[in-house]
Amino acid sequence: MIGRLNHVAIAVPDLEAACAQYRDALGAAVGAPQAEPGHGVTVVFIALPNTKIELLHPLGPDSPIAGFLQKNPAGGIHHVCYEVEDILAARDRLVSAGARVLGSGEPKTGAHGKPVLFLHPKDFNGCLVELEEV
Ligand SMILES: CC[C@@H](C(=O)O)C(=O)SCCNC(=O)CCNC(=O)[C@H](O)C(C)(C)COP(=O)(O)OP(=O)(O)OC[C@H]1O[C@@H](n2cnc3c(N)ncnc32)[C@H](O)[C@@H]1OP(=O)(O)O
Ligand SMILES: [Co+2]
Repeated sequence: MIGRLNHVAIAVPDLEAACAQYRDALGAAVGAPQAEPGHGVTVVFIALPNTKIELLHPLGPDSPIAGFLQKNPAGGIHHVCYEVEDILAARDRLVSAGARVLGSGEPKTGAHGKPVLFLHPKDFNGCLVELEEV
């Protein structure tokens, strides 16, 4: 059911410093900061030949990554995002298998303008999983 790895997200305490590191030290193509108030984060995408890195920084008082950064003040890998062709079919299959879909259970529009859903990390080996319909 899952297809390509769309991105690996890293929560960072200092977005500017992380962008500079990926651009200057690692020589990567770093995009512009993109505010996503509906998700409580600012994101920066870094294009790699085979996938993307999504740098995440909290935005607003109810950011879903605030707790993660409190527990991991230096930052850390926050989630992986897999592509699916039909996100509602994927959701229904996962719910039938016992996985917990986070939030309302309905897809939201993600950073690429496509529907996304999140699956509880405790149901996926301690790894928060995002699904994005492509
Ligand atoms: C920009 C849009 C979009 C895109 O298009 O790419 C994005 O990527 S938005 C990214 C940010 N949005 C989200 O993460 C939405 C989904 N996340 C959530 O609903 C919450 O963050 C969460 C996963 C339910 C965690 O909630 P929180 O309140 O921070 O923590 P809890 O204390 O309730 O956590 C319970 C349990 O899970 C562990 N945990 C938390 N976050 C992660 C994580 N990222 N990876 C692995 N494990 C995680 C946490 O440590 C707790 O474990 P215990 O301590 O053992 O109880
Ligand atoms: Co993401």
